[in-house]
Amino acid sequence: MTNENASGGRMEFRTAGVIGAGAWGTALAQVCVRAGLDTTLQAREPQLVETLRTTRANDLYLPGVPLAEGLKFTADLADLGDCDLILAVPPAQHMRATLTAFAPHHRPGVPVVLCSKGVERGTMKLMTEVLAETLPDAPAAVLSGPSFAGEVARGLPTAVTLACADQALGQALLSTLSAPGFRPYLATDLIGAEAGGALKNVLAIACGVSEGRQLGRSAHAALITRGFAEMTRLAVAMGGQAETVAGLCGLGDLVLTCSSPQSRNMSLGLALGQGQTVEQALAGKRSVAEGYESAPAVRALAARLGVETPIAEGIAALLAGEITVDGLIDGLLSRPLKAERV
Ligand SMILES: NC(=O)c1ccc[n+]([C@@H]2O[C@H](COP(=O)([O-])OP(=O)(O)OC[C@H]3O[C@@H](n4cnc5c(N)ncnc54)[C@H](O)[C@@H]3O)[C@@H](O)[C@H]2O)c1
Ligand SMILES: O=P(O)(O)OC[C@H](O)CO
Repeated sequence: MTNENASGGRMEFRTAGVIGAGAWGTALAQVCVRAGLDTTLQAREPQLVETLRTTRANDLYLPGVPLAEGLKFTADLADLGDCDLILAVPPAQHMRATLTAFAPHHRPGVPVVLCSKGVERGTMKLMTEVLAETLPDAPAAVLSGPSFAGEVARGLPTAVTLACADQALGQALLSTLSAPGFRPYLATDLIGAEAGGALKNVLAIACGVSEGRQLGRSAHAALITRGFAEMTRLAVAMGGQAETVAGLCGLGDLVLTCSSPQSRNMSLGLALGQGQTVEQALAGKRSVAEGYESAPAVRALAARLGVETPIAEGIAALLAGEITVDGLIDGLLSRPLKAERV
């Protein structure tokens, strides 16, 4: 793909490197191939690379999906050093270490599209902040929205937000990453896009708890709506825009993740609502539930910014073993009555 930037310079993206061969990295690599990019998918597990090459399937993280012809695989981050474009897709808590390992191979100016959803524990930083600290010469974009990896990998349609502060680069990435069935919409607000993706995972755990306790469709809808108010408040306090979280990366993804047990986050909540402990619900899981990982950071961030996030706060307390499911439900239902506003 060739695009012109504001100063008339041409931006060409012919090759893409996808870091992280979990379910989403694999699905996005499929999208890149469909978009016409010469694509290499990097897996950190050498034995997985072998399987990917021989079976052309990712049986570890995305079983049952035949992988696109032409997609290449590697375990070595150095092999992505020549790529025109990088998509970073490790779990959020591993983003810093992953980008640090990639840094010696990154060419200044090569954009990095951040596709992970979470807040770094300890630092409370967003993935764009982690990128700025690890690859300061990388223009950043955020790709986020309602997108179950299995569906996207199979070519089922969806639309997502692609946020990039540089309009010309954003426009170029938009046309580069659009593919049949994969429709990105452009935004400039990276913070809003990241906040939406990180918060929806924690809120989906709450919807799962509600489902597991059979609290009904009304409770489900109320949770999504009040959860969206929390997401908006927090995003705005972080410097994002309410308009962004009303889009695919916020409301869109919240609705998806809260509505299907395909979601790892919602199914974690379901298990808790049905009486399992956190340890039981997570036992043996190879895949990441980002809401579990990010909940303490979201809680700390909201406290630091003085933002009320009772649902996210309650989920963080439940996951930390500070309250029970009954305590969570009672706590939310007995809050002082007040005017309805975001
Ligand atoms: N699965 C989806 O449908 C989906 C959709 C959109 C966004 N995402 C986001 O994509 C990100 C990755 O999720 P996923 O579903 O691809 O993962 P996954 O659960 O399918 O796989 C786990 C991944 O974690 C990696 N990993 C484990 N330990 C690691 C370490 N120490 N360092 C680096 N990587 C390590 C594994 O190699 C594997 O790639 C998450 O932030 C998730 O929220 C997922
Ligand atoms: O399975 P989850 O809960 O990680 O959700 C996957 C995607 O983020 C949905 O957009």
